[in-house]
Amino acid sequence: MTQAIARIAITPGEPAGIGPDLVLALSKTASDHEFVIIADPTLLETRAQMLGVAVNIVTVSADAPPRIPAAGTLHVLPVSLAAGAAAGRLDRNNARYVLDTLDVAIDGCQTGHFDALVTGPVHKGIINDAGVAFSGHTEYLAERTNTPRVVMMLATDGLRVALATTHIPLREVADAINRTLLREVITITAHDLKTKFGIAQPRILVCGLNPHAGEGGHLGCEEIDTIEPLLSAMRQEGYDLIGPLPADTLFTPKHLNNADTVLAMYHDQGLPVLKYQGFGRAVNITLGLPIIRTSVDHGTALDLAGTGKADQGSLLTAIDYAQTMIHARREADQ
Ligand SMILES: NC(=O)C1=CN([C@@H]2O[C@H](COP(=O)(O)OP(=O)(O)OC[C@H]3O[C@@H](n4cnc5c(N)ncnc54)[C@H](O)[C@@H]3O)[C@@H](O)[C@H]2O)C=CC1
Ligand SMILES: NCC(=O)COP(=O)(O)O
Repeated sequence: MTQAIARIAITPGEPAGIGPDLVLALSKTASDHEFVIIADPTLLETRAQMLGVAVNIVTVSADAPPRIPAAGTLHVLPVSLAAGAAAGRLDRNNARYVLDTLDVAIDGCQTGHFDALVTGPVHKGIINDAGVAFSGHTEYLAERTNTPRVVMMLATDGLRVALATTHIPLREVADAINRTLLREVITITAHDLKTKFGIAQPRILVCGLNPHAGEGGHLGCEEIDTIEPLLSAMRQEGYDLIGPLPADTLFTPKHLNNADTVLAMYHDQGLPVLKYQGFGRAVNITLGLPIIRTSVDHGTALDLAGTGKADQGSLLTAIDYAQTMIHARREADQ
C-alpha cells in the first residue's frame, strides 16, 4: 500500500548559523516526503548565492496539500527576518524571527498540517540577550504545547542517552533530582521507546549522580536517598531498570550492549559520550510531546556559516528519525 506523503516542517534556526546552509542542500535530496522550510526566502536566496548553490524557491502556505518538490526546488513557508542576517554574525534583532519560525511550525504540527518538526540549531544566548528567557527548544516546545514534562534523548548508532535534567546550571542539578522527576522521566522514556521505537520491554541503564554512584554514601547521598528507592519501586511495577551505576563504568560495552537507553542525570554527564560516539550522525528527539520533534546534534557553528563546510549528516539523521516516527504513528493509528 502506498503511504500518504508526509509534510515535515523544518526550521533552520539561527539565521547567522549553518542552519540555512544545511536546509539549502535539501533541494538536492530526493525524498518521498515534502519538506517545508519555515524561513525568510531572502535569507535562503542570499545564502544560496554565497554558497554557489542553484535553488528554486517556491513559497507554500501552512495548509497547502502535501506535494513533493521538483528536483532543485525548496518549498518555503515565509517568515520575515527583522534585520538582515550576515553569515557568522549574530543579531539580537532576529531573535524574535527564530521564535516565530518555531511558533509557525508548532502550530502547523498541532493543527495536523505538518506531520513532524525537524529543528536546526538556535543560539540560546542571543535569544536571551534579546530579552526573551529561553533555555532550549526542548523547554520551549513543552511550554508551547502545554506538556508538563518532556525528555531530551539523543540517539546515534548503538547508543541512546536520555537526560533527567536538561538546560540548568550544574549547581542546581542535585536539587532538581527527586523521585517525582525521575518517575516522570522514566515513564515517558519507557513509553516512547515502546511506541516510537518498537522496543517491547525497554531496559534503561540509570546513571548515579555522584562519582562512583555515591560510593555507598561517602561521595554523596542522592543515590541512597532518591535514585535507588525510586528504581526499586518502579521495578516492582514492571520497569526494567539497571542502576544507579557509576556513570564512568556504565558507558562501557559490558553494560551498554544489554540496554536500550542510558538515563543520565544531567546534560554533560551523557552527551559528551554520545557525541564522541556519533557527532554528525546523531539526532536529538523530544520524548513525551504530543507532536513529533527531532533535531540536529550540533549547534549553530557560526564559524562555518556560508563556507560550504557544514556537514549535513545530523540533519539527514534527524529527518530519517522523524520519518520513522511518522510511520510508527500512522501504523498505531490504523
Ligand atoms: N539544537 C540546537 O538548537 C543546539 C544549539 N546549540 C547552540 O549552538 C551555539 C554554539 O554552540 P557550540 O558549543 O559552539 O557548538 P557547535 O555545535 O555550534 O560547534 C562546535 C564545533 O563543531 C563544529 N560543527 C558544528 N556543527 C557542525 C556541522 N554540521 N558540520 C561540521 N562541523 C560542525 C563547529 O564548527 C565547532 O567547531 C550555542 O549557542 C548553543 O546553545 C548547541 C547545541 C544544539
Ligand atoms: N545539547 C543539545 C541541546 O542543547 C539542544 O537543545 P534543544 O534546543 O533541542 O532543547
